[in-house]
Amino acid sequence: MADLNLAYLLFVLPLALLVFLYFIVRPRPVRIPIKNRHVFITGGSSGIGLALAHRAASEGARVSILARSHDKLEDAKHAIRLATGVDVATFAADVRDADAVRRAAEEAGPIDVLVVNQGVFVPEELEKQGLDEVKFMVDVNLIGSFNMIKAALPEMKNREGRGPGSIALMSSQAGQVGIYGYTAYSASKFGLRGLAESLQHELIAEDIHISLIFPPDTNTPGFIEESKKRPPLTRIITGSSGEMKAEEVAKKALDGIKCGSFIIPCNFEGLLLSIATAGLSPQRSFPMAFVEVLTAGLIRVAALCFQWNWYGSIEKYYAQKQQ
Ligand SMILES: NC(=O)C1=CN([C@@H]2O[C@H](COP(=O)(O)OP(=O)(O)OC[C@H]3O[C@@H](n4cnc5c(N)ncnc54)[C@H](OP(=O)(O)O)[C@@H]3O)[C@@H](O)[C@H]2O)C=CC1
Ligand SMILES: CCCCCCCCCCCCCCCC(=O)[C@@H](N)CO
Repeated sequence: MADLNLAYLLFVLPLALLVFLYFIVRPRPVRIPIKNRHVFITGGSSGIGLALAHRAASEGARVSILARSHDKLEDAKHAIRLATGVDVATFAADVRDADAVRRAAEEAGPIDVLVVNQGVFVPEELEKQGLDEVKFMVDVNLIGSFNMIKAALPEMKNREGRGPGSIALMSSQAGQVGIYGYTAYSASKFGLRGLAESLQHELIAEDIHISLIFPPDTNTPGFIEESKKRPPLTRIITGSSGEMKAEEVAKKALDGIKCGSFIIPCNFEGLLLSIATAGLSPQRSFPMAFVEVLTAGLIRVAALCFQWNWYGSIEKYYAQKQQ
């Protein structure tokens, strides 16, 4: 009798859960091809965006990149041509300028895979940070993403017979958990999640699939600049997640986009974070949904331990400052 109960608990119930999840996960799994398709990347002239452009070009996509600086775009174009033999199209525009972005999208032609990756980050305590800098981050990271998506959508919806489309947004692990020194940055990145979850409801009928990418600290020109200004506590807390190379993040991101994953973590800590913050987000993969359900309680305990550790660091830092 006890054996039967144990077998039930260990095998029958989990199997029933797995089968149940297989039938109910929505949206259904999808494959997004890259080869011979138009991949448009904002912030494609540097760091993660540039690494993504390289990778997409080497996988046979037609690639367009958009950023503000003409010179950086030209440098990126030459570097990609040298490495892959592929010529990418470049568009100089500021994502905060809705008209300029619309003109660029029109000129580029219908997009199959849009990667909204541009981003700026200036870490500082809110009390010290000027409102101009707060607005700068929200405008570029969040409003700029709205501008780009609105510009690309009309033609993306006209993709008749061209296969499933994708819109991928570059968030950050600081878009999954708030971190000391990132009030404005985290707010702009958390905002992308609301945008993405709602937009997936609105575009699923158009066969357009949304992805949200959550990188940890990544070695890029932008990150090197940021590191010079980071408050010590920002450095300590972000150190909870390992640093990555732009090429590694680009590989994770593109693989995730091709699988149509809604949430794309980039490292092991990122995987834990995405389970901890799964909430009401869509999940296409039933094995992943299974892991989320089974580990939810334990992961919450781990999350509370991280907060315990972070608040310990903050307490210690301020105690030392007082002396
Ligand atoms: N590096 C990191 O540690 C992490 C980065 N991220 C996110 O990844 C994304 C890329 O970061 P990263 O590669 O480090 O950044 P970089 O600073 O190296 O590159 C940023 C890119 O965005 C472009 N860009 C910046 N502002 C604008 C604008 N207003 N309009 C159009 N293009 C713009 C830049 O070109 P130009 O200046 O010429 O406009 C550049 O091509 C960002 O969204 C960032 O928040 C997420 C987690 C960690
Ligand atoms: C169960 C719980 C698991 C917990 C793991 C927690 C790890 C959190 C670390 C957060 C790191 C944030 C990096 C932000 C990078 C970024 O966006 C800036 N470099 C600006 O670009």
